[in-house]
Order: sequence, then C-alpha cells, then structure tokens
Amino acid sequence: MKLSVRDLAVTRGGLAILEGVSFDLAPGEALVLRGPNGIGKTTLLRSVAGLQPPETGSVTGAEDQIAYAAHSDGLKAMLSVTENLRFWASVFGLSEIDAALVAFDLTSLRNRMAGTLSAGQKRRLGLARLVVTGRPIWVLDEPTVSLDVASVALFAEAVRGHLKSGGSALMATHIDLGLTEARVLDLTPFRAKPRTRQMDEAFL
Ligand SMILES: Nc1ncnc2c1ncn2[C@@H]1O[C@H](COP(=O)(O)OP(=O)(O)OP(=O)(O)O)[C@@H](O)[C@H]1O
Repeated sequence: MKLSVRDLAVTRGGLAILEGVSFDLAPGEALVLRGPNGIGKTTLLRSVAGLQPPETGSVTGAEDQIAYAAHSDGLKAMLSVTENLRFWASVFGLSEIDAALVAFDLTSLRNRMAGTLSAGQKRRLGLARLVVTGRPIWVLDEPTVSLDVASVALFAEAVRGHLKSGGSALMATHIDLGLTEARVLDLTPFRAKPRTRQMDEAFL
C-alpha cells in the first residue's frame, strides 16, 4: 500500500517547524530525508509514524503498516538478543527471528543480555527488530548512528532486501548509504515561515 503525505505542517514545542511537505512512497521505494540539523526531520518522521499529530495536512496508508526505529533503542537490557527479538516478533503476532539475526550479524551474540552489548551492537539489534515486525513501511531516524562501516553495509543490504520483497523505507540520515535506488527529499525549502499572529490583542 502506498504511503501518501500531503501538505503536512508540523510543530515542535508550539513552534511551526515545517510546512507544505508532500511525498508518496510506494512499495519497493526508499526515500531519504535530508536537511541541516534542526530542520525537522525527526519531527516529520514522528508525525508520519503517528506519534505526534500534524498541525495540518494528511498521512494516508500508514495505519498498521509502519515499523518505526529512532534514537532511543528501547531494548530490554535484562533480556538476551534472542529474547528481545522474540518479544518484538510476538508484539506483532509473529515468531520468526532467524532472518533478522543473520541480516544484522547477531547470531554469535544471540545469548548475550542486550544491556551488555556495545553501542553499535545495540543499534544492530534495534534495527533487527524492524525485520521481525513484518511491517512493510520502515521509518528510520538516523539508523546508522554508532554503526561501523561493515554494519552500515549490512544495514543498506537489509534495506535493499526489504525493498525487493515489496517493503518501503523512509529515513533521515546524514550519511550516504550507497542506496542508489533511494530518492532524496531535501526539507530545507519547507522550513516554516515565522508566523505573524492571526489575532492581535486589543489595543488598550
Ligand atoms: N521541546 C522543544 N521546544 C522547542 N523546540 C524544539 C523542541 N524540541 C525540538 N525543538 C526544535 O525543533 C526543531 C526540529 O527538531 P528535529 O529534531 O525534528 O530536527 P532534525 O532535523 O531531526 O535535527 P537533527 O539533524 O539534528 O537530528 C529544532 O530546531 C529543535 O531545536
């Protein structure tokens, strides 16, 4: 199912951040959001994922379709890698985790408590969770933070595989993943104009 974002305006802390953002994401497609720090990539992704309502505009095709992965990994420190993935799979009514372990090179770490993993290993586990959800639209906020070169390549390969199997991916990243098939949307032109107040106070 196609994800359609139309004329979206988002706010943060009561301030207008972005406005007039529109794009489509069809099965098999990847879209990379770019723009300087603070432009609103995280805010936009959160709105698309349904975590924060947009000010105006619409997001269609997202319901029960999105797996969202962001900065906070939310892993269960006292559960093993395998247990974390099984838990996530079960949340989505699934049980298969082997493909995710292989895709993110976690097989040799499968019995380790998540809390004892390095930052990059934790990130790999966080990304492996996307695979076990079975959800078609991956929404990713800076997915490569803490990843070494080899792990970035694993991630890019996982995204490619996901696209080939009819999934799609929307992500904010500052680095070039070498995903030649990905489209890029620079958010800079959509920076919200400073608002003049609609209603002035009575002049007393
Ligand atoms: N609680 C808040 N109150 C006011 N402004 C906020 C609040 N939280 C974030 N902002 C501002 O909202 C804007 C958008 O932030 P956002 O995290 O979406 O940007 P980003 O493009 O993801 O940035 P980065 O590339 O640094 O991750 C930033 O200018 C940020 O300073």
